[in-house]
Amino acid sequence: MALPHMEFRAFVQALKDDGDLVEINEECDPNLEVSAIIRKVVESDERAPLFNNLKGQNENGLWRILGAPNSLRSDPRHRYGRLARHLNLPPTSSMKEILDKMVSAKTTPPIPPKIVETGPCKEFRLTSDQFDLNQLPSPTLHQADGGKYVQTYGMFIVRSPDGKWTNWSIARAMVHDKNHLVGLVMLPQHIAVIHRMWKELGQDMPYALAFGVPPAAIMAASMPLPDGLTEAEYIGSMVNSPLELVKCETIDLFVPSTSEIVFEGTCSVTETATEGPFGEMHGYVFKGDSHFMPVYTVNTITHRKDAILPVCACGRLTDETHTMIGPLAAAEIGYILKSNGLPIKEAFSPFESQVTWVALQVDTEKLRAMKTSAEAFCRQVGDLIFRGKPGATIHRLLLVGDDIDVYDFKEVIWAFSTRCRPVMDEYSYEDVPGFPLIPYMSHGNGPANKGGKLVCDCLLPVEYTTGKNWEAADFKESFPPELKQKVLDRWHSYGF
Ligand SMILES: Cc1cc2c3c(c1C)C(C)(C)C[C@H]1C[C@@H](C)[C@]4(C(=O)NC(=O)N=C4N2C[C@H](O)[C@H](O)[C@H](O)COP(=O)(O)O)N31
Ligand SMILES: [K+]
Repeated sequence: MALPHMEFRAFVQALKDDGDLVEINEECDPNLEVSAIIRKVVESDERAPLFNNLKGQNENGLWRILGAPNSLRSDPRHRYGRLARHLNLPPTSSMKEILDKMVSAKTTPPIPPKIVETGPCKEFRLTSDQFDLNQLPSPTLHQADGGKYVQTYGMFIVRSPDGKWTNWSIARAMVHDKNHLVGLVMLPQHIAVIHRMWKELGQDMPYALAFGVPPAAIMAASMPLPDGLTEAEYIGSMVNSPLELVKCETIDLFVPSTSEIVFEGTCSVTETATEGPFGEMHGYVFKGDSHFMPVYTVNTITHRKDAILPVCACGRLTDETHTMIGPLAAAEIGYILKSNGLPIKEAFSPFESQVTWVALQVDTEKLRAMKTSAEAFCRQVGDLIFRGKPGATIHRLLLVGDDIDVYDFKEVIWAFSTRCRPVMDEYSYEDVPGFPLIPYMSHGNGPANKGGKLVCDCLLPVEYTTGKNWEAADFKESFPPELKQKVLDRWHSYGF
């Protein structure tokens, strides 16, 4: 068996070996029961549920469901263990180590994928008369959802008409009828950019939707990597070995050969259908909140025996939309700022902000050497991020000093609450694209797709000029080292 980051089934085995899997063999109903269990799991950082026995499974075991594929573990020493297993990192890895791994391939040459003749994803093949997406165990994830969101953790594979750019990404999609999906295709996402290219040609866009892909691939699929970059090559470089891809049956696209399930077909550039409402990443489902979105025809399904469908039952904290979308955007944002010479050390998206914020740790010594003003610096950061795609889902950028650990929300919110004077230290952006999925955008007082963004300066004026002129009134900073050591050494003999 391959390594966990290179084959989904090996990944599931790794979770089992880590004691991070609960196999449920009693029959469960994909209509709400499965997602109710997943919701309870992700709201308590419980072990990932593998549903082996689902109503609607066909004679070849199509499909089982793995819930919470990339959510959190309750043991703080392994908090990000599931993410680490996606990247073949030790389960004790920190979020910094995980995100550093995700940007590591920025500076290494791409490794193109290797095309293989066949693979496990080809074990069974169903043509459109041989399956009904409403009969298969497509899950209903929230009772107010507009349909069965079968696609929450699969990977869309689409390619520009000139064949130069193959994009891998996650975008939601629900069952429309026995052989069709309807899914969210929204700019500035690359799937929408490429969909437009086909629309201009007047041709439906060929797509593949691969479920249960190599975990390293799904991480890159969820990351706002640069326009024109082919994720397959990026991941090859990141894992330092070519991904193995196999040709689709009916279209000229390639999918990871060990994928659990592959849907193949075309996404219409003319036909739309109502999509949504959907219990989304910010924790809400608004009744009647549906829009017209493109229809995907599913011509063919190929799959492994007893194939596993990974499912993200998203909503309130903490699921894959929080552990992946925000942090991976933060990694890209940090990289962009650093590569533009700005003195940024770390970037993270706090879960407690429902991943609508990115906190940026500033190297204030380098900042002082810039002899810049707060306004100029904040505008520089805001212009680079809010006018670009990687910042699309982020509505607040918080600039914090060297003493603040951006991976620790207690630190971030202390700096934000005490060093950022409301209004005066905040720089607004109303003329940039907004993220409509945030409730205050789509169901708020202003335009859903424009503005509502801030750069919040959580650096005190002295940090721009002469440097930190305070001590934190805490154990760490307000006592001499030898006294602290004495207290620590005698802690138990005091009686604690
Ligand atoms: C990890 C994850 C990422 C998601 C989504 C989900 C999960 C689990 C689910 C399906 C559960 C919920 C929705 C939430 C919704 C945002 C959306 C989506 O429906 N449409 C969209 O445009 N982007 C989504 N992303 C983010 C997207 O994958 C990243 O932005 C990535 O960079 C895109 O790749 P390109 O940069 O190459 O364009 N979905
Ligand atoms: K991507």
